[in-house]
Amino acid sequence: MKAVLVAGGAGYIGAQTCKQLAASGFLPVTIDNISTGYRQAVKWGPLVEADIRDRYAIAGTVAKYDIRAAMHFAACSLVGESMQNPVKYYDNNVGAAVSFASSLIENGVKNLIFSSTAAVYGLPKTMLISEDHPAIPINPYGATKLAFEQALHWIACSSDLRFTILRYFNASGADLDGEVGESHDPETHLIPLLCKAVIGSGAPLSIFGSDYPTPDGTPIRDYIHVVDLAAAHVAALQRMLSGGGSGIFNVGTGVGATVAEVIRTAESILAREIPYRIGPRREGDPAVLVADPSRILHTLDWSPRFSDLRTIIQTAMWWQENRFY
Ligand SMILES: NC(=O)c1ccc[n+]([C@@H]2O[C@H](COP(=O)([O-])OP(=O)(O)OC[C@H]3O[C@@H](n4cnc5c(N)ncnc54)[C@H](O)[C@@H]3O)[C@@H](O)[C@H]2O)c1
Ligand SMILES: O=c1ccn([C@@H]2O[C@H](COP(=O)(O)OP(=O)(O)O[C@H]3O[C@H](CO)[C@@H](O)[C@H](O)[C@H]3O)[C@@H](O)[C@H]2O)c(=O)[nH]1
Repeated sequence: MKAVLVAGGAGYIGAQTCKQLAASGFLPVTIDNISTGYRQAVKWGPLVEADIRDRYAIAGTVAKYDIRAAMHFAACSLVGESMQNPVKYYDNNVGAAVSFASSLIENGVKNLIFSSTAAVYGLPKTMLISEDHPAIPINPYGATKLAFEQALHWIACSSDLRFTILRYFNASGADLDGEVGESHDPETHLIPLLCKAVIGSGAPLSIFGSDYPTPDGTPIRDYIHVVDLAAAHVAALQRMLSGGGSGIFNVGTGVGATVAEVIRTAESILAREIPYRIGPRREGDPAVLVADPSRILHTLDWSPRFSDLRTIIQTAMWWQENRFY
């Protein structure tokens, strides 16, 4: 069985990807310092509880499991926190990530899949954002993700490391069998906050601004189900293991929904009104972020299957009602 090192495999997207790696015949070996992840989420392979800066842990793990490829989910990813504490973001998302890449190279791992984000684009100039859109981030989170993308480019020029950069749009939803889901603390994402507000385990929902230049005044996002996102990683891995070169891919659907549409869909699923209030805009939120997914659709054996808003909200709601961690 081919083993894959999954940095951040105890987190929301990493754990879901471990599940799909195992279903596709790989052994996911998680390395995670459990700073924002959960030991209970590591169910489909071993957990090496260590920081990605730990060169000894990586060397030992690569040798023990004969690792040929790695995925790098381990990062700090709160936009607001990054504005308050950019040093933390440069330290973990760039410093630790570069150390991780160099450990991989030292130990002969030649394939790396990296979790990047639509936040690298900053304020979009076009309705649909392709990978060639200028990358001018407007917060330290996006800037640090872009910095590591650029580091990967130069590191690959001087080594035999190949990389796939996946720029996710809005990861959302939960495992279809209810085994893993989103349990961030603090939670800042719209859909889990909406679910918590409905269940009564969180504060009432606040819409961050209704005066955007969109049809109903609320921001538009491209919501991609976490199961589809995980499948994109497996497809990218299969392409790399069959000799595919380095590349950058948006992971989104190409279809946007406003915040008000998300709330209306949840209301129709639950057959009741969801109370909310209109608050001020959140600093750093663009009006519209929607992927042009042409490249991934044409290059990888992948297309979104579960990213309709109903499936996203239904699975997220089930998870928030029954979550195991
Ligand atoms: N959630 C989203 O909507 C979204 C969108 C775009 C990109 N991303 C990126 O996807 C990745 C995964 O996001 P997530 O929502 O699953 O986050 P998460 O916080 O749930 O998971 C991150 C995991 O990495 C671990 N980790 C962090 N720093 C580490 C370190 N130095 N050493 C070892 N382990 C470390 C954490 O303990 C956690 O288990 C991140 O890189 C994030 O920036 C997420
Ligand atoms: O309580 C809330 C929370 C969010 N929103 C709005 O809902 C939308 C979605 O917000 P959120 O779920 O926080 O995601 P984003 O801020 O769009 O960011 C996510 O999606 C981006 C890609 O599109 C990634 O770069 C980020 O890492 C990821 O957190 C935005 O318009 C927010 O203004 C609200 O109105 N109220």
